[in-house]
Amino acid sequence: MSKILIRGAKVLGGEPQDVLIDGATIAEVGTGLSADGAEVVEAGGKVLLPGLVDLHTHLREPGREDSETVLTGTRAAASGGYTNVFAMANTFPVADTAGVVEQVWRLGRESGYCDVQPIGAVTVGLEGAKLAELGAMHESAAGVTVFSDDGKCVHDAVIMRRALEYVKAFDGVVAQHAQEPRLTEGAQMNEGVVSAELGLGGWPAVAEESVIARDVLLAEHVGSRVHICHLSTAGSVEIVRWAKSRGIDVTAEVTPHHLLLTDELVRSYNPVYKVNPPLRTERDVLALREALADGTIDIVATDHAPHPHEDKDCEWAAAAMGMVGLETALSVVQETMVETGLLDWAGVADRMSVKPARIGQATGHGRPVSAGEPANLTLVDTEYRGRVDPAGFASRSRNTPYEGRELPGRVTHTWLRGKATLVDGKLT
Ligand SMILES: NC(=O)N[C@@H](CC(=O)O)C(=O)O
Repeated sequence: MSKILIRGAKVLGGEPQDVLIDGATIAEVGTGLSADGAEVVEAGGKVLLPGLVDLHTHLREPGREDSETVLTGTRAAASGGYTNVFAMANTFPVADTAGVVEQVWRLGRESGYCDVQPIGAVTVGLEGAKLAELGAMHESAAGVTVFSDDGKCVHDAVIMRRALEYVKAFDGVVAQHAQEPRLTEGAQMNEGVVSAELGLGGWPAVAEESVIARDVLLAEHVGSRVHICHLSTAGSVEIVRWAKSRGIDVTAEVTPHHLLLTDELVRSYNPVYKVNPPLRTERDVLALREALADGTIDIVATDHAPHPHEDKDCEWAAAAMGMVGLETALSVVQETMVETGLLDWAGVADRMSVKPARIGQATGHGRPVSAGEPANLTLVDTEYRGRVDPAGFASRSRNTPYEGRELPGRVTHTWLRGKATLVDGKLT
């Protein structure tokens, strides 16, 4: 078994320490550890975090391998410092049966870059009408614990109630894409001043907030656990804050792009900014940052949504919604949360590794950086500043809103159970 000594790393942003990996496990953490028989990685004051966990990734396989595959998506994940990703169910065919989730799970195991935990659809074909085989997906080799119709909202209150009741049996969770469909028919962007000026169909905040309000009450009523995907409005934050104060078992995520970008960017008509939920206002962005800092929002999830250029390089109305995010997430969080003083690196580890692993029950991930734990780790050069160049992405798609933008921080190394998947910024 190989040994690796990571020398002088700021573990969770603290004082420099050495971390000795032996095989798949962290053997020792301390100062002045012996390098005997070990390959040495000089961390030189870089920050060492537990491997990141993404509760919301679109890997597109099966069916849309032109935009991403499990292999290219997990390579992108490793580049971004992730050791575990949850793959959304809106594939072709939809991941609504044990067969499809097992296929995705197997492809993840074969990739070797990052653990892949498939998310099962809540309803057959994401059509919202009939519950999918939740139990069979849970009992399959994939062991599904998170269910979501993401891309679509489970809008029928009775179906949502049944799903919440069903997953209780195995402590599963329903991850809701909160979007009232009637209120967002024909919507192209956030409803507000900019949409009025541009004459684009508006997507009101209430379309998200009304579903969240309903679902936290449903979760309370049935005594189940609900997770809210990609919160995007200040009002959504208020509802989740109220629900938590009432003791309702709700968790929530925010994407990096909703922490940084606003609907002012839509004035460019560049479809790279078209995303679901839409970019909102400065006020919303600031409320989301505060909520992530104070714990109202539990986690950062990328909503990595790769699309081929022909689906994005077209007029605004025809373009697909979504942005890639795995390879820039940590940098955006550094810029919006760390450099603003809202979170320290221990807080980042909590929001991007510990809590998402807990919500999704990702065994062996989101663990402390200490002896005896699985060596799922990522090393970050937080001093780095550079411009985002999508040509260097491992993802098959390039639809990033950050092209040419200067962002801080760069993941240099990632280890999955002691095996290096990224070394000096290069995939192994
Ligand atoms: N987040 C996005 O903008 N797109 C997602 C699905 C969706 O939520 O529409 C996708 O799968 O492309």
